Amino acid sequence: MTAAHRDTIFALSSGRGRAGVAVIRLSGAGAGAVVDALAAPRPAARRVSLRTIVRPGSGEPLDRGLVLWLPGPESFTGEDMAEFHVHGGPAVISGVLGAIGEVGGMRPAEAGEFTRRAFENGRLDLTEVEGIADMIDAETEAQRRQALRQMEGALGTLYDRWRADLVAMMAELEAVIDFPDEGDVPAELAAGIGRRAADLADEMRAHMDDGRRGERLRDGIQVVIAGRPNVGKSSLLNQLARRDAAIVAERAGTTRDVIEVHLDLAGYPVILVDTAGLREETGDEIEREGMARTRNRLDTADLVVWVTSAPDMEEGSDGALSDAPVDSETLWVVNKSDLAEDLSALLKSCPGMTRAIPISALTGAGLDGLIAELARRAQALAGEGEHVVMTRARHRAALGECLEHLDRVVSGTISEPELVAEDLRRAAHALGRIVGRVDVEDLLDAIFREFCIGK
Ligand SMILES: Nc1nc2c(ncn2[C@@H]2O[C@H](COP(=O)(O)OP(=O)(O)OP(=O)(O)O)[C@@H](O)[C@H]2O)c(=O)[nH]1
Ligand SMILES: [K+]
Ligand SMILES: [Mg+2]
Repeated sequence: MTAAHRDTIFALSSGRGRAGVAVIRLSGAGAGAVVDALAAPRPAARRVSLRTIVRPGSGEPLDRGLVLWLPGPESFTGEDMAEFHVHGGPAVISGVLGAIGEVGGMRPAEAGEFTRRAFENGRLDLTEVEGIADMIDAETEAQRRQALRQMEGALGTLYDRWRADLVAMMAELEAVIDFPDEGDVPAELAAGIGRRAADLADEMRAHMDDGRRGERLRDGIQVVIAGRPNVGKSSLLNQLARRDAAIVAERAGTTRDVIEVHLDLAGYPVILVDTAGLREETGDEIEREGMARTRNRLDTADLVVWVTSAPDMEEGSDGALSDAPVDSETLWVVNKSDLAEDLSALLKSCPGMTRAIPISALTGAGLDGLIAELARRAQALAGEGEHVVMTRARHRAALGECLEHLDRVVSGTISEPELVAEDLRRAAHALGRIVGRVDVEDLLDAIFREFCIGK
């Protein structure tokens, strides 16, 4: 586990392909020897130095670049580290990687291995590790902000504080358990622990009752476009995506497969989903399958955009179906406003449609307003508040387990302190799993697999 007796690992940490600069990183006890062999003299610690980088055996120059010597334990991994910033061409990179490999005791890093060493050396907790993974994957501003908060330890700090509370309660109880002859558990102590457990449980519930904002922001907000056939759903998707992602045709029942495009809406990641139009009857087997897929997506949607069209409304249908999953949260859109004779009269004539947004996917009319409303909804669904939020299902599951034990402490009778202590211990253990303070070997592979090589 410690740096001393492990391999020294190396990898290209910047992206593949031609680039101005490529960064090659090393970590482990042999990092200093590599710097000596390829880029002598070894630069002062944590100072950027320009060096000619050579092949160790022959002394053949490979490139001229910046070299950093980052001795542990004050490094990212906690081990001795070095970085070579070389020109980002394939031959330079393979030349330098090959030269490093010639030094004894070196091996290419596995995916996520640098970060794993940082975790194993106590430089990061697991939520911070996840924050780094999210930072690398962040595609929008809001995702980046959330990842940064987690990477800097906001979530880990909160869970550590809760865990410390539980441990303190355990310690008080242990004292009673260790000296059972001194009579029953003092009523005062029992009441105190019950009250503190109840307060902690309340705080955890409030934290968990976050509308899945953090997970949504991380995974993307599922916005499903649905409605009757031919109202212009695919046309709308194409307009919002600014490309012809979906086939548009005059024939009703054009879309069968679910089509997804990823959008950045005011910093929020939105997965926009186009679906097959829904109608009561169809003889077409493929269309029926398409409609089944639509209903599946509607079940898991974060937001439903229900599209109807001005001509459909003029015909007397408000666009909804008897079993359509439309509710107060549904965003109503009236498309083909360009075909309406009197749009405002039409909207007024349909009760319940007064808040609908009229657009034309053909002319682009009303789209700005729709985009603004979508962005507003995205923020409501996934926006960051003042509180730090969990970002993964595994956080939620572990907190749920923690609460189960805590609730037993709250409702339980303190006359059996051993049982209460056991519940407190299990509650603390569940929290410990989130931050990686307890044995989490089974979890680690899953978490570090998310990383790329060189991180
Ligand atoms: N005039 C007008 N025509 C539109 C508008 N939006 C779409 N259309 C036309 O309406 C027809 C159907 O459009 P689609 O986008 O394929 O409609 P859809 O809802 O995806 O249809 P299905 O996939 O078959 O359910 C096409 O001929 C489009 O060109 C609009 O705003 N105004
Ligand atoms: K169509
Ligand atoms: Mg379509």
